Amino acid sequence: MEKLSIIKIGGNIIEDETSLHAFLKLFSNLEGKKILVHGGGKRATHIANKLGIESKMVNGRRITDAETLEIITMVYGGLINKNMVAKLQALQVDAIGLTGADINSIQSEKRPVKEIDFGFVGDVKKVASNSIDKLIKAGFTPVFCAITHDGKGQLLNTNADTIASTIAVGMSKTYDTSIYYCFELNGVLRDFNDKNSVVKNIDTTSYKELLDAKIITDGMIPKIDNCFDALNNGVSKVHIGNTSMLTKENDNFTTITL
Ligand SMILES: Nc1ncnc2c1ncn2[C@@H]1O[C@H](COP(=O)(O)OP(=O)(O)O)[C@@H](O)[C@H]1O
Ligand SMILES: CC(=O)N[C@@H](CCC(=O)OP(=O)(O)O)C(=O)O
Repeated sequence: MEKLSIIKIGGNIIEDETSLHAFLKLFSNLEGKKILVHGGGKRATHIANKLGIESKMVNGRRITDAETLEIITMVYGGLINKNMVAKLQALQVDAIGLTGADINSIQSEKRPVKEIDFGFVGDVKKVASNSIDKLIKAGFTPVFCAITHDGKGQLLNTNADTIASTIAVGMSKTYDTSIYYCFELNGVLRDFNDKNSVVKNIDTTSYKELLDAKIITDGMIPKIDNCFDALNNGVSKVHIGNTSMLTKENDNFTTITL
């Protein structure tokens, strides 16, 4: 099977102009077929603050009321996505920016209200892998933001890590698919004060141990849960680390295995 790399970048890289440029350069040099998925939660919170709108996160997910949905649509689908596409075009990558509504690529359903009402947050139901593959085969590089739709005209906010893993699962029927979750740290750290204490391999058993020891906390929990979902559903490899893991020189990052 031909290889496909899915790279996700988090909000802290997007916020730092130098890191973002360095990442996009690495991405542009990456050989083979590739898809970029970006977050941007930090920028959305910042712009919401400026507009006097409070941001509420529960279990790492944004409570998305109608006003917040407007902000995230502008910030993820517009500001961040279009700037990223322009920067990639400048690096000779023929990028095309997409939400899940574009070419009906990612359909989701509004998260049912249980103890918490997340508002306009979508859980992914269907990835149109054939349509995404048409873009790739035509020579375009898809750049996805953290927005999906319900097929009935409603946009929904979906975590970018989940977008990356569900696209990867969809594409793994056709490609030997790897996911690279890039963030500001070198990988999953054993000791938060030592930036080089990277846990090189995490499987289901060691994950439980790291959770029990409270070494893995906060946003890292849903991220690793997404990794296991992907590996259980056909994705070949999942890595978490700094953007330099996209180069052959760096082997200090975390690999997740079952
Ligand atoms: N053991 C750990 N090693 C590294 N990061 C961790 C660990 N435990 C918790 N984290 C947190 O997970 C965050 C990364 O997840 P997330 O908030 O989803 O970031 P992003 O969306 O930017 O990738 C880190 O910024 C860090 O605060
Ligand atoms: C539902 C939900 O929580 N969506 C996320 C989407 C953005 C995101 O995932 O951004 P990072 O990768 O930068 O964290 C949010 O609005 O924060």
